Amino acid sequence: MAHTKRTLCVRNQKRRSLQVPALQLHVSKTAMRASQKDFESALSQVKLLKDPGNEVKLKLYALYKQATEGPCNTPKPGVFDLINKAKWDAWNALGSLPKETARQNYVDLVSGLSSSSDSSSQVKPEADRKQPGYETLVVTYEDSITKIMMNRPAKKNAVTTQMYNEIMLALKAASKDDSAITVLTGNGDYYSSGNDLTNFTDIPPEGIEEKAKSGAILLRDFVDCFIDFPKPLIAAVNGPAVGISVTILGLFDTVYASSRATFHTPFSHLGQSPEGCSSYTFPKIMGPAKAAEMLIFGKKITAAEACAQGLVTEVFPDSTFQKEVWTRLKAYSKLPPNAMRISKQVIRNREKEKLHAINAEEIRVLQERWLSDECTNAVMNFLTRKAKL
Ligand SMILES: CCCCCC/C=C/C(=O)SCCNC(=O)CCNC(=O)[C@H](O)C(C)(C)COP(=O)(O)OP(=O)(O)OC[C@H]1O[C@@H](n2cnc3c(N)ncnc32)[C@H](O)[C@@H]1OP(=O)(O)O
Repeated sequence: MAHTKRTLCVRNQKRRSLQVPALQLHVSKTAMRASQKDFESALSQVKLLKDPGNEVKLKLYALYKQATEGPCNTPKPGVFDLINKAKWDAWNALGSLPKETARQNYVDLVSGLSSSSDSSSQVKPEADRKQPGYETLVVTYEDSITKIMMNRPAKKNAVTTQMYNEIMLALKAASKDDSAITVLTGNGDYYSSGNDLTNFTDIPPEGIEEKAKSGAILLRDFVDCFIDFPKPLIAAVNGPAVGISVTILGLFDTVYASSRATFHTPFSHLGQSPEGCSSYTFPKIMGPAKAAEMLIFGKKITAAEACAQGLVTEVFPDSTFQKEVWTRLKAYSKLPPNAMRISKQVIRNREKEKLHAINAEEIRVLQERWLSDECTNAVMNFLTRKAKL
């Protein structure tokens, strides 16, 4: 099947809207209503479809068997009989799904595939690939990759309250969509200049303590989303990174950086203290001495240094960064998604509880820092343009 990227994307969006993950075929409202005639018509229609890929073919096979023969009761094929074992697994995964429901799900699946293959010949405008509803991000889905791009280039992708919330929404959606991997990157010359310092200006009538409290909840939830993210998470650091955009890198599975990127956590300069679990992940990744230079003294390091210290996986020349990173990621996104998820769980799960506790403790300390004169003065100095990093 020859598809353009765009048609694949349309197809994938349709497939996602079908909501038929392999093991959780749901009973739709119209279940039990597909007649034998609808089923037979779907059986004929399926022969006219372009090859929908092995994953969908397995779902079709399993539903067909369940609809016609009921629950799987044949002996499991041997481990080396790969094809028949995959078919058996798919059928067996349907458990005791009633025949009528399987029939309906088969009809729904074929009908979704037919309409997506109809629309795959239409040329959709570029903007259609963008997921709607985000103002500070551009979120796209293509080649089994969900890409979350921070999109305030004129403000160096500084993270506003709205952007924190949108990143959390995008991560939650990506954890449930059928993408294999998720990538966070920035638009423009910066990856991100960290927390938008104007976040500290809009003080509610209840006072500064209330502001610190709501900021603390927002930041805790934000970092928790990264700790809990279930799929491989990659940062494509396209340029300089500051503050929170650096500290959370310790929670990513892979960090690719442009040779132009720098990594800067000027917490002491700002009267603040480390967050994003960096008080734990940085010493673990780079050793306590190097971590202290960054987190206590605010030493800005280059991409090459960050790579040598283990914070960055690989550095690419800026001129070829996008091309090389996306070629690599497209190849990775074709690996079996469940295996990648499970490997991530095996690597990360035993630390999760600890990371949540560290996050909570860092935020408790930071919340007090936000109320300090040191912090207030540093933020005022930036906002009145007396100081830059
Ligand atoms: C809910 C609260 C959660 C808190 C979480 C704790 C997080 C902590 C951190 O992330 S600490 C790090 C905070 N970041 C900074 O201190 C960076 C401040 N910015 C700068 O020092 C500089 O802007 C720069 C070095 C990043 C870039 O300098 P330059 O190349 O000269 O560009 P400009 O300064 O002209 O920037 C262009 C434009 O963007 C605005 N801007 C950039 N970064 C921020 C920022 N972090 N917050 C707010 N605004 C920012 C800058 O003001 C300019 O705006 P203008 O064109 O003047 O309107």
